[in-house]
Amino acid sequence: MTGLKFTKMHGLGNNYIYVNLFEERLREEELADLAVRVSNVNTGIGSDGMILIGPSERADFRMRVFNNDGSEAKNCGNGLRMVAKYVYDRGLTDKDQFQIETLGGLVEAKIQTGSDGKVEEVTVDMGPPRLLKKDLPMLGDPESKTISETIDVDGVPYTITAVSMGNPHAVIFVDDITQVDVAAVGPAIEFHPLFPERVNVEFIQVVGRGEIIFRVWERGSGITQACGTGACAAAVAGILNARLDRKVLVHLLGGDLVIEWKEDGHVYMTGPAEYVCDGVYYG
Ligand SMILES: N[C@@H](CCC[C@H](N)C(=O)O)C(=O)O
Repeated sequence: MTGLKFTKMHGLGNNYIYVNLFEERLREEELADLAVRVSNVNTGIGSDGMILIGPSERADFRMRVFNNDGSEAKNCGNGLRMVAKYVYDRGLTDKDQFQIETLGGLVEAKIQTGSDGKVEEVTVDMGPPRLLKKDLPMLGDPESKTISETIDVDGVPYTITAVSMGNPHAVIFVDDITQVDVAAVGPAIEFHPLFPERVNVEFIQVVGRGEIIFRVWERGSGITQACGTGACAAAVAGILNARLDRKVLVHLLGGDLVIEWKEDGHVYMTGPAEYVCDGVYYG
């Protein structure tokens, strides 16, 4: 019986099934369904989705991301750190800094090792945030930005700032994160008619000018422990609304990320990357 070789990895608890396309062959038409099946916690492996690592004609590597509902996303911040660790540890590159192609554009990952040579953290240059409604996409004037715009969600007003990090995010500031019903409000905004391709939803409580508490409802995956692109979008939203300085410590359910929106206009994300297991999936 042949099966599909996989590696399960997580970044702050945001976990995916990684498939190495340098070794494994998958058919395009099976990808969405495979993502749903491997992600199933009862009959599959259990994950927030599936990520493919393969060759690129434009960069050192290419990453494709599927949420656990089978939808394909254009970017994944935690996924990028895991892909970087994977290709470095498995000798697919001898560089400690390399480019990764995503559907949302090219990014650059830099590995930081400890004195034992092991990967300690990965920093990803996520590129500049995209703020125009057409970049999300979001209905309205395509050339305008959404910064503290109030929308109606089932009769309740929510003030959002919309940021694309290759994938779309709606960021909402709250006074007390413990009072937010993420499981109820998240999907109501994910499927709001203003977002024709749906949207990831972030709730943030500002602790200080360099620190936030973060919760996320991910498009296509629901509540997750962490979202790298979401953390970038949250920091950008806080800076745009003059609530945060340019370097932000983000406390996610699964741990912390450091996000910096530098003067070069790019957003840099630094955080850990961890293995869970290697295995073979017979599904
Ligand atoms: N968890 C990811 C984002 C994954 C994709 C997202 N759900 C989408 O549909 O855009 C991250 O760490 O950025």
